[in-house]
Amino acid sequence: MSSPDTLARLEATIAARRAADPESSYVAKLNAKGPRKIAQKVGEEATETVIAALTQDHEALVGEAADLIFHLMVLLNAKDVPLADVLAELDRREGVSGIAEKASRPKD
Ligand SMILES: N=c1c2ncn([C@@H]3O[C@H](COP(=O)(O)OP(=O)(O)OP(=O)(O)O)[C@@H](O)[C@H]3O)c2ncn1[C@@H]1O[C@H](COP(=O)(O)O)[C@@H](O)[C@H]1O
Repeated sequence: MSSPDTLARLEATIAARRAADPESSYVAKLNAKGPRKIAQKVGEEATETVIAALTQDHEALVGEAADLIFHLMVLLNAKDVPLADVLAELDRREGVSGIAEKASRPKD
C-alpha cells in the first residue's frame, strides 16, 4: 500500500540491495556498472516519461514516472545522497515561496 513512507521504504531496500549479487538484484547490477550508467538510465527514463506524458495514456505515464523515480533514487543512493536531503531542500523552497507569497500580499 502506498503512503508517505513508500519512498523511505524504497530507499532502505535500495541501500540493502546495493551490495547484493548482481545476478539476482537489479539494484546491485546497476551499481556494479557505476554512477555513469545509473545516470544514463535516469536520463532514458526521464525521456520516456516525457514521451508518455505527451503521447500516451494515464497508465503509461504512471509506469514511466515510477521507473524515473526508482532510477533517480538508485542514483542518489549511489552518490550517497540521502532522500532526506532532497526532501529538506523541497521543504526549504516551500518555506521560501511561502514567505515570498506572504510578502507580496497587500497588508490589511
Ligand atoms: N522499483 C523497482 C524497479 N522499477 C524498475 N525496475 C527494473 O528496471 C529495469 C528496467 O528495464 P530496462 O529494460 O530499462 O533495463 P535493462 O533491461 O536492465 O537494460 P539496461 O538498459 O540496464 O542495459 C527492469 O529490469 C525492471 O525490473 C525495478 N527494479 C527494482 N525495483 C525495486 O527495487 C527493489 C530491489 O530490487 P532488486 O535489486 O532487483 O532486488 C525491488 O523490490 C523493487 O521495489
